[in-house]
Amino acid sequence: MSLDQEKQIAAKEAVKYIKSGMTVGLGTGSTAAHMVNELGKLVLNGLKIVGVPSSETTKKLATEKGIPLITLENASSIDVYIDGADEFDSYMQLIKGGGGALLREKILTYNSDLVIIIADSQKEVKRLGDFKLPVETIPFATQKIEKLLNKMGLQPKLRIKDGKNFITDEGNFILDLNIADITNIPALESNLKQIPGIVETGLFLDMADIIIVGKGETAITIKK
Ligand SMILES: O=C[C@H](O)[C@H](O)[C@H](O)COP(=O)(O)O
Repeated sequence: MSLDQEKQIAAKEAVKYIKSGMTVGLGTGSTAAHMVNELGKLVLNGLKIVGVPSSETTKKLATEKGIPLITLENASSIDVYIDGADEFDSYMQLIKGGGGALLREKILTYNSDLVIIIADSQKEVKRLGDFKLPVETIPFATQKIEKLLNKMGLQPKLRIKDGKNFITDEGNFILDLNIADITNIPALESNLKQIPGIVETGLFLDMADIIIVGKGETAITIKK
C-alpha cells in the first residue's frame, strides 16, 4: 500500500461522518484533496451539503468536483471539519501548515463542532518536531521576528517557492522553525503567539476530536 493509498483510505472513512444537510469544512493538502474527491462523488449521487474551503486551492478543487461552497462568514456553524496533518502524536496534538494554509485551517478548526484529521501512517510520531513548524508572519514584521526566533534557537527559515517568498492566501509569509529540542510545546505556542506580527502557528493543540489513519489496507480511528 502506498502512502497515497493510505491517505485515500483515511479520506473514504472520514466522509462516512458526513450526512445531508451538513456544512462541511474542507481542509487543504494532498490528503484533504482525496476527501474533497470523495465528497464530490457523494454530492454527484445526491448528498446535499455545503462546503467551507480552507484555501484558494481547495476552493478551486471543490468547485471542480461540484461541491456547493459558502464562505465562513455565511456559515452559521460548521458541523464537521476534515483535514490532513503533517504530524500527530499519541495525545492527538498536531503540526499543520506544510502547504501554508495553517491560518485559515486553524480558524475553521476552531469554529467547527467536530474536527476529523486524516493521515497516512507516516504522520504518526512519538513526539512532535521532526517536521519544521510553520508560523505565519506579517511581511512588515518578518525580518525582526526572524532575528528574535534565531536568538530563541528556533532556526527560522523563510519559506521560498519558485525562487520567491511564499505568500499565503492571507498575503503573509511563512517561517519554518526547528522545534526538535523543545519539550514544552504548549509554552512554545503561547510564547510564539505573544510576538507581534506572528499571526498563527501550525501547532494545533487539543483541537482534533478524531484522527483517522490509513495503515496498510485499513483505516484506524483514534478518538479523544
Ligand atoms: O497547509 C497545509 C495543511 O496543513 C495540510 O493539511 C498538511 O500540510 C498535510 O498535507 P498533506 O496531506 O499533503 O500531507
